[in-house]
Amino acid sequence: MLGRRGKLREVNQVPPGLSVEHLVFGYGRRQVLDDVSFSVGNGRFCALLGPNGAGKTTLFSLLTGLIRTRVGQIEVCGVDMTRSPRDALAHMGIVFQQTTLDLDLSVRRNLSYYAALRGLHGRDANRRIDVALERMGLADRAKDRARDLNGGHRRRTEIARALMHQPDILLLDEPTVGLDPQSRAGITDYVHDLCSDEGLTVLWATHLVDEVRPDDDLVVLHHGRVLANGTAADVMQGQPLNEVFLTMTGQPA
Ligand SMILES: Nc1ncnc2c1ncn2[C@@H]1O[C@H](COP(=O)(O)OP(=O)(O)OP(=O)(O)O)[C@@H](O)[C@H]1O
Repeated sequence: MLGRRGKLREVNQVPPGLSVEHLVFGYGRRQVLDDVSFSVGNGRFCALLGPNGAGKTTLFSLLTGLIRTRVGQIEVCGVDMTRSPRDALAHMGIVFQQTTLDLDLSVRRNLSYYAALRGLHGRDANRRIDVALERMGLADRAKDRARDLNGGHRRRTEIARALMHQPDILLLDEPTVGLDPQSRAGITDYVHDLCSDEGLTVLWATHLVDEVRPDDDLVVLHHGRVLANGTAADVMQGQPLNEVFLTMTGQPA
């Protein structure tokens, strides 16, 4: 009994992949995030859904330490982002909205430079690159220049790169922007599979409701405020998500 209780306590104490509490941020006097709070449980896919200008990218910039605020708290796997940004970032893989590949380098070279930045070298780095490329179905494109890949494959390369240091949580800021429907569906499916099959925690920013599944967690952000937070099914209450979103925000998705 004792052991059992001890184990239960231990399980309950595991911090969530991401916890955001009472975050406030403005550019000058213009407030862009207003008391934003939510958390993403370990191994969960959380969609951060908001129309243009909702504050998604600003929130990502705070989560990834590109900008700071004095109001509110961010914890990544229990590590405080303000006090220990390096440790917090070590838990994170990040795919930014704008592509950050060097288009003149090969796919493999893009990954190996990133590996070096993460302190990975030699055989270990090569093994991780092979695994990451295989996982993303890019093994046969390793020698191609990033410039010669289509948009979907460039995104796959960025996701492969973001996963190389085996993060606990993957953050993606509108990763399907500019992709055709097939590539969009492929990447959305793939990242959902990473959650269900490998227990990765995901925060996926989007303004497209068809990327959200009923079992996902959902945070609806509008004008910097959280309008809804729960499983997508709970938020939808049996209605189509595009109608719910339109009612909440006054904007089609
Ligand atoms: N550097 C900046 N200086 C001033 N205002 C900014 C800056 N960056 C963003 N904003 C404003 O902050 C608000 C939120 O922008 P943000 O880019 O975070 O939203 P978003 O949800 O990511 O939008 P999108 O889907 O269009 O990328 C917008 O009104 C935007 O104009």
